[in-house]
Amino acid sequence: MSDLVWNETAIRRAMQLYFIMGSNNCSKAPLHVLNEAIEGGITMFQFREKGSGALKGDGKTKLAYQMREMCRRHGVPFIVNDDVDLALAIDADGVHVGQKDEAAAAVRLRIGSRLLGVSAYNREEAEAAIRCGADYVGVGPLFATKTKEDAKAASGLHVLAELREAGITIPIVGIGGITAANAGEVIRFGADGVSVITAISLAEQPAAAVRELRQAVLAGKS
Ligand SMILES: Cc1ncc(COP(=O)(O)OP(=O)(O)O)c(N)n1
Ligand SMILES: Cc1nc(C(=O)O)sc1CCOP(=O)(O)O
Ligand SMILES: [Mg+2]
Repeated sequence: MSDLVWNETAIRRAMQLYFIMGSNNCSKAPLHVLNEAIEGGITMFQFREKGSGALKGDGKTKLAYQMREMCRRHGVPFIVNDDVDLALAIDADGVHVGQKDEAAAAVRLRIGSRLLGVSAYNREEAEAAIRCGADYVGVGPLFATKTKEDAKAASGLHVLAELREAGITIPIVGIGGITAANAGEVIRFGADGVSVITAISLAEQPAAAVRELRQAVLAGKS
């Protein structure tokens, strides 16, 4: 079991630069890309092996395990997307589920004190996630994205401000079409951090891309 201890401060810190990736999101070797991203300073990682060309079965489990090992060696929290069985089998630090996945309340019961992230498109979904025991919500897509095949229409940043104005204080990470050019605004509108696939996974130099995103996040907080 990982020795990470979760309190709200630690969760907000981990949200700052949350990298999400599966083997089909990168053109170079996935373990190389993750290694570079860690070197650049990501604060959390989500293994999201889905969509066209994604690994299945033993191949998926093996890659997940290798990535979990790499993250653990560097103290980066490791989250599994959708697949609660896999998360438990490889002793992940947490699980992220969306509105069409296993119900968040059931996942909470299964994973105990591991981190639970839930996707929310609006205030109703965020409030329901909180009632189900979410530790953070992923809000998006804020901007247009080509990465998620069934993504909803981009909401724009105002949804973040609406959640905060409604008194929602849970850690929030923005998602969808986020780059170094808009990450600062995501923070200024109320998110604690940004979650990113393409801007890191397809970057020519992932470590440099991470540093640029972190600078933008820090600028958004100042
Ligand atoms: C941090 C974060 N936020 C949102 C999502 C999207 O989850 P979901 O809606 O279940 O879609 P898939 O990623 O499963 O296709 C996420 N994965 N991470
Ligand atoms: C996995 C995912 N979930 C989204 C949501 O809005 O719930 S958008 C998205 C894809 C994010 O990829 P990129 O950084 O390449 O746009
Ligand atoms: Mg999902």
